[in-house]
Amino acid sequence: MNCHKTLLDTYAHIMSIENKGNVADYIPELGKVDPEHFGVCLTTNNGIQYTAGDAHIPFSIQSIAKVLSLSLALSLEDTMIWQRLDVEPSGSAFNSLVQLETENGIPRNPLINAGAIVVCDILCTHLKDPKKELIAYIREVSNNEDIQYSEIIAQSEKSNGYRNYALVNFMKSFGNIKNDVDQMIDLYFYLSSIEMTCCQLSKTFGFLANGGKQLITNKEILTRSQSKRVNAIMQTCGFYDEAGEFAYKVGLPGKSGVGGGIVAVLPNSYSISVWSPRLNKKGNSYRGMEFLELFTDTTRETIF
Ligand SMILES: NC(=O)CC[C@H](N)C(=O)O
Repeated sequence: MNCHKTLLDTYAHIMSIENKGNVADYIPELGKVDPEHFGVCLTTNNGIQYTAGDAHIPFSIQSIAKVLSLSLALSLEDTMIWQRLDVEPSGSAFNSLVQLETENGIPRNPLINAGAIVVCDILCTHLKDPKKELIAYIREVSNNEDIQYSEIIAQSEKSNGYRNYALVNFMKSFGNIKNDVDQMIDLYFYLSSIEMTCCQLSKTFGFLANGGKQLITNKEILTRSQSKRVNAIMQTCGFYDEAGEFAYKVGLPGKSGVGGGIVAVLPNSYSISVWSPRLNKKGNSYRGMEFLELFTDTTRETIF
């Protein structure tokens, strides 16, 4: 199978069909992005990259960054983090409050907003300068000193982040937030505002296709066992109430963000990212899902 040709053919086909859905505008700055951007990059485990379209334009990776904050928390506390978080799919929207009440402020998993906020709280307990140390970690995982936050997007989300403030205060009432609410929610907004291109994103996630080791350098980002677990969480929880649909259609562990990005990995083979800002009703990239479904159907390589 010629991987680059399949990628280009799939891209051309998805380009030729109607682009459905809407750009996320509950974060006003995100609503300003051109909805027709469409980029793809596949990075093989030996570091070769195949691209199509807008693969070199930076975009807001939003919830995709939750996988990186989770990785850092696992490196710091390993399985201790599971005292404050679960690993079950939520079956509800990424910003839902409903389960928290009956489940005593313990989020279902680290990839919904409530769970990622608890992860940020864990990081605030360990890090002296959380924002600085978190971006330093992400640059280290990416092997790229150019990775940036967007101050404008972080501020835009902060001034409209009523639900996330509700989530953090609700969990604080159950004793599952240890740090100052304002300080730690700030870290969450900064985490969400990280920007990467498709090429940077797929290269960054290469460690999850490579048993926890960074591509090329072989530096250990996570142990093999931790990497297996993060992939399992992406598989079951990476797309919120559409995690089943993504597993059914695409058959790879992955993670989406409301900026329109999706990253997915085929363990021992490659990591792929797609960016297209129009989102379906569940908050996942419409073209991203369509692209990956057709791509894995054509290559016939999935984990199933
Ligand atoms: N699904 C997402 O990408 C959501 C992230 C966004 N920063 C929020 O908290 O609402």
